[in-house]
Amino acid sequence: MGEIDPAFVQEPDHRPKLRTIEVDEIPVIDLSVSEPEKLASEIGKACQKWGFFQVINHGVPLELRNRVEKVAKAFFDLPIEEKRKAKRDELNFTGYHDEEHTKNVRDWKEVFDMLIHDPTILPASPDPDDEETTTYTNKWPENPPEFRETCLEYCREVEKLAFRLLELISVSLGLQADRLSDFFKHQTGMLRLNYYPPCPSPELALGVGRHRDGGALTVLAQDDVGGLQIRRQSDGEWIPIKPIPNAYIINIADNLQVWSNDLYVSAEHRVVVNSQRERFSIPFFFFPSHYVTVKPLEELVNEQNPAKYKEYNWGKFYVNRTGSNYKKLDAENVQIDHFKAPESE
Ligand SMILES: O=C(O)CCC(=O)C(=O)O
Ligand SMILES: [Fe+2]
Repeated sequence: MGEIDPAFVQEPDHRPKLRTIEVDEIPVIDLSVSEPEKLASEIGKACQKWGFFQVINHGVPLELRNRVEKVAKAFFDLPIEEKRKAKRDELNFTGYHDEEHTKNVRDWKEVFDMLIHDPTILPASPDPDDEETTTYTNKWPENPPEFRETCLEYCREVEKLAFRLLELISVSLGLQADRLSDFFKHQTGMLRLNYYPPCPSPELALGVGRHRDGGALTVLAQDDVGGLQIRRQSDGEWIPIKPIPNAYIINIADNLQVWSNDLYVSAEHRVVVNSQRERFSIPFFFFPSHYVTVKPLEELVNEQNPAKYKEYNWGKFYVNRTGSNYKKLDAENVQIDHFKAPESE
């Protein structure tokens, strides 16, 4: 120890085992397959067993992905004082940030966050009785000059993929393809650029500590370095997700776990860093409109299978989370477990 700031040091139980073998276990699904039922069935199985899968032939142009990766690298290569000109602040959570905490331990990473829809409306506070909203707009860096246009073009393309996946997931649950689409009329999602610099003590710190994603689903581009690990449901082992060139990693997030009444899992995951190579990843977080009430879908609950969650408001959940990710707090931040129905605990 002693090489890195203690704020980054994980408790012994959560430190990564470094030499894990790469196993190619989560399903890889080819989206160019034309029968929607076959696709939906493969996706459904993956969502139940893993909560994660990779997609290939997904329709997002490779040339655009390469361009967005290039502007991300150019931005993070800038001197720190340049990057901090676009820093997030108390009033606006978009922009550059290098002090994120997951479960109160600092993450070994820098990020740049942007809203997929500009402006985005969110509740002004997590207080359930406060009906005020706040309108957020994106903060942009001056350099590289093509940053803004490239990121926005990329958001539009990945958004199409996210809506298509949402439809396939609905079908996989035995519902109409558009059953979940209305929840996203004023979606509140975010595109994040992650930069994980080499870390002198990768056995002590994590790029992102263990967590579940809070929204509906995540569409993640990772580079060829590797480091993302998911917790296997069957035995709790941390499984590395193998980088596949030009694939996207899709993960079910908390809202879908609740909508599906625990049929689909929002799996815990984390990012391991290394001492040699920097790593980049780009998650697209697909979130519903702020006013959406999240609860198990009526079609999926009955007497034998009662609702396992009480309803909650997405916007309040989100602003509560966002406020807690950026500083060290005394308490755990909000989790869907807090909305478990008493009889299912
Ligand atoms: O960098 C990655 O591979 C995943 C990052 C992640 O889980 C997140 O930003 O929520
Ligand atoms: Fe995540």
